[in-house]
Amino acid sequence: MPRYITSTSWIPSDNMELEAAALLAVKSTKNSYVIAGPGAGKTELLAQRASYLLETNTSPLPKKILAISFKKDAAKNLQDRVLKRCGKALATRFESLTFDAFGKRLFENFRKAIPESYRPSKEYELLAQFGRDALEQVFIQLSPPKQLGKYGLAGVNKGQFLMQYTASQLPHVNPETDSILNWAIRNTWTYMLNSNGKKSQCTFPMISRIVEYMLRKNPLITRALRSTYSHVFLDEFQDTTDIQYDLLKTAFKDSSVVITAVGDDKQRIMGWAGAMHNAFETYKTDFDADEFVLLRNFRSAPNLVKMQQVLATSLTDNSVVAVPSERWNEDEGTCEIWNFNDEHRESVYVANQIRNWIASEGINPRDICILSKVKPERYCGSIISELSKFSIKARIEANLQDILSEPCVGVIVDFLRLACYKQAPMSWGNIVKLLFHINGINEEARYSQVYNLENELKRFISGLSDQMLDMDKLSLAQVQALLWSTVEFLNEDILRRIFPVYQVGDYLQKVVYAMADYLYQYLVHDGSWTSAIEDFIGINTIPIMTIHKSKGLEYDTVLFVGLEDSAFFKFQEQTDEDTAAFFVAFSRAKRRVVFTYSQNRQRSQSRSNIKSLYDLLSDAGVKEITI
Ligand SMILES: Nc1ncnc2c1ncn2[C@@H]1O[C@H](COP(=O)(O)OP(=O)(O)OP(=O)(O)O)[C@@H](O)[C@H]1O
Repeated sequence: MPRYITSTSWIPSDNMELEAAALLAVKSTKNSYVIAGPGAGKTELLAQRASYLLETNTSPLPKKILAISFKKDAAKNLQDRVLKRCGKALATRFESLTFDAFGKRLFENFRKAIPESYRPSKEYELLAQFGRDALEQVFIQLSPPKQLGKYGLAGVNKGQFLMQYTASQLPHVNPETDSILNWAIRNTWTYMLNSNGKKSQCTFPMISRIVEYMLRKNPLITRALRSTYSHVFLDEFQDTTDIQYDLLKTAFKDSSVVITAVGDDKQRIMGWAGAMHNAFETYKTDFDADEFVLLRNFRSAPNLVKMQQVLATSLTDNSVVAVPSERWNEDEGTCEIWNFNDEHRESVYVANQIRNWIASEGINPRDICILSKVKPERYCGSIISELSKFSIKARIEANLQDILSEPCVGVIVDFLRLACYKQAPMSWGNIVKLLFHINGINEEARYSQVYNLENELKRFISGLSDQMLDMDKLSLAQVQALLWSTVEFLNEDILRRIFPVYQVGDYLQKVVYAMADYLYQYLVHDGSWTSAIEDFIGINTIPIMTIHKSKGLEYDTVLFVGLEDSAFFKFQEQTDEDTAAFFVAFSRAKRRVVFTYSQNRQRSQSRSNIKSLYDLLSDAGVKEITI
């Protein structure tokens, strides 16, 4: 049984200093929202608030805290921070999930409570996307009544359809005067969910809509949900979509669950995915929430903070002046624009500079991030080849980011490390702790219990190691079986209970097999397990990604490739959103930012459309260097 402390004796963990407003937000008893610029410690504030609520039992046992993020790595990052701050016993009452995972869990757990017309089949197919091609296939199967127009479904504007498909709350009603668009929406839903004995097909927005409807129809389930959680945290709240917000409202509005939202309107870059325009204002009114504003920037060096200020002022009328952390010298932080004649020169120069940084500054490749607005393979491919000439690894993170954030993947990697290396004390510690947790063994456990458990683990690791040595028989199926054996060793059912994302369905197996796919590719390429594991994790590898994937992350150096019109091809239509994306890219850096411009990249490039971005950099005092 953990020992709790009083609210007044609680201090922030890890010697973090919280500014006055942050401390008030951490201890707030009301719904609230925290608005702050990049690097202000918004995510950290949530981790500290979780520690506070758990360590003081303000979130009273057995209630839990639910944290909702947008990206899997952000959810994992928060879970890890809370685990580090307040230990496993308390952290088990902290559930950090993505919005999608939260909706999916309710969808699967309460499938039978979903009103029949929207109830999916038990096994269903989760579609990552539902676009024009898929829609075309559905439309082929539908026959609208003649009176809705002579063109039938050919008369439906597909772009409009896809915008409207999940726009309204369920159920769909049959209006007195129907339109072909409304008919198509209703019947596409029906087709996707109950297509004559086939598996239902759902997207995440559909799932959120269905879950919201299910909660509205079942007050008992809503009550159960509300009594499970004492507090709900919402990270990156500026990115909340209308669909997610509706679900949030039905689930928690006017209840005793206390909500804390954190975010930054200047980093609103998900408008294209349906992010609300005024999420904070709407939430403030609906949830009667208090506002807290933070002023610090703990991440970036003073010169970069000043430059960010210039960008921030262009994004909002009421940007506050951020104060850099005292750990920096006043003159630290650099930003430059590098102009090149062509892509080849760019990649050679960039690779050389990176090599110099690594050699002369001792900077870890993992702390350098290469960003592009779109298509990293297109913008960064030749940089990857040039870097490889210096044996510097760089890779496009893409889906790897998600898979590496899966909790089971970390556990399996620990097993593999134990089987590969003679010494892997961290991995040993992690697995032993997990086994203790699974077997309900605590510090006072009998010596024999611990001894037996550790021996069992040693035997398993030794068997695993033998199988891994047999590289001649290497096949994907073998890698899959090997990884799955670790799940079985731990006990699949218990693992599902410990990690709520795997509670229902076959998601655990899908993740393990996806991991096997990656590892197998690395094994074939590298010829050894140790290198394959390192490459899979990305040790000593420079991460390359789009701005959208970089949200919430931070690096010593950020190198943005291709500050050019063609990378920002929708700039005229979505100037605010693209400027916000530019701001996000800039603000990921702790110490150094570089933008590159290449006069020729496959074809001749220009920068007149995004002149306002160059003007901002110039106003911020950023130098251009022609190379
Ligand atoms: N109170 C604090 N004292 C010292 N360092 C802090 C504090 N809060 C946060 N940090 C550090 O500052 C950095 C940024 O924190 P965090 O990621 O929480 O910021 P954020 O506001 O969520 O950023 P962004 O919106 O740009 O993603 C991290 O390295 C974090 O460890």
